[in-house]
Amino acid sequence: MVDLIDEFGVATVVLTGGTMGSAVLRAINESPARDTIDWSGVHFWWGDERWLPRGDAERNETQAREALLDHIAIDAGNIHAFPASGEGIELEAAAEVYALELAAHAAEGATLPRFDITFLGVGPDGHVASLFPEQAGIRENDATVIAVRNAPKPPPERLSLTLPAINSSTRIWMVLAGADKASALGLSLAGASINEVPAAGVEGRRSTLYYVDKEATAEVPENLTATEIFWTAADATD
Ligand SMILES: O=C(O)[C@H](O)[C@@H](O)[C@H](O)[C@H](O)COP(=O)(O)O
Repeated sequence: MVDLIDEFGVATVVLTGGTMGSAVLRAINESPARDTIDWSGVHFWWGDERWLPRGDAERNETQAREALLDHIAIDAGNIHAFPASGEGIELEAAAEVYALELAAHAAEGATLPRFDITFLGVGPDGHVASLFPEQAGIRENDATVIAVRNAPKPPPERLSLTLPAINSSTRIWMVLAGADKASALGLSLAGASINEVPAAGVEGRRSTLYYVDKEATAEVPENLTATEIFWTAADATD
């Protein structure tokens, strides 16, 4: 991140919800490196949000604030949270509001800012952000942000970046741990269909790295564990 700030004057990070998303932020908060970063040069966005009132303990924004954002010197304007429920707009309008905010921070003619690093947790069913298997959102190729209803993971109403928006990221760091993620990781690396395993469609423009624990690798196809690609990803520092 320090290198990105040096190069561009600003680094843009897209956060994920879930236990791994919070764990990553807590680890940064507890690291001595936290105070070496000029946070005024960092902008935070989210890959998805749960449609709940502002400050609700289950909102991804609330959890990220508690884990890191409330503890660093950063301008409120650098934190780009999704709209919240109960603030007078409907879910679909909220998706448009976030799409407009993204476009407002994009280069001229573009709809998205440059995303330097995007974090993604992965669900046991292979979902990423709020793009769930067999739901229309995973096939959305035009919009950058969608309203999600009937999500199988609570709450049912959510907002999410679309797959093309996620894949516009320079680097994508997938973070997953535990035996309940083994099938999703295995199927994703084995090239399952995006419709069945949304994580299989994730591909950063420069790199896509999986940060995993041993339990989560139980179903990675053998031919892949033997390749440099898989283990290099786990060891890489980029
Ligand atoms: O809002 C959310 O719930 C998410 O952003 C979701 O995509 C999450 O990242 C995965 O479900 C993994 O969550 P865990 O790390 O808790 O398993």
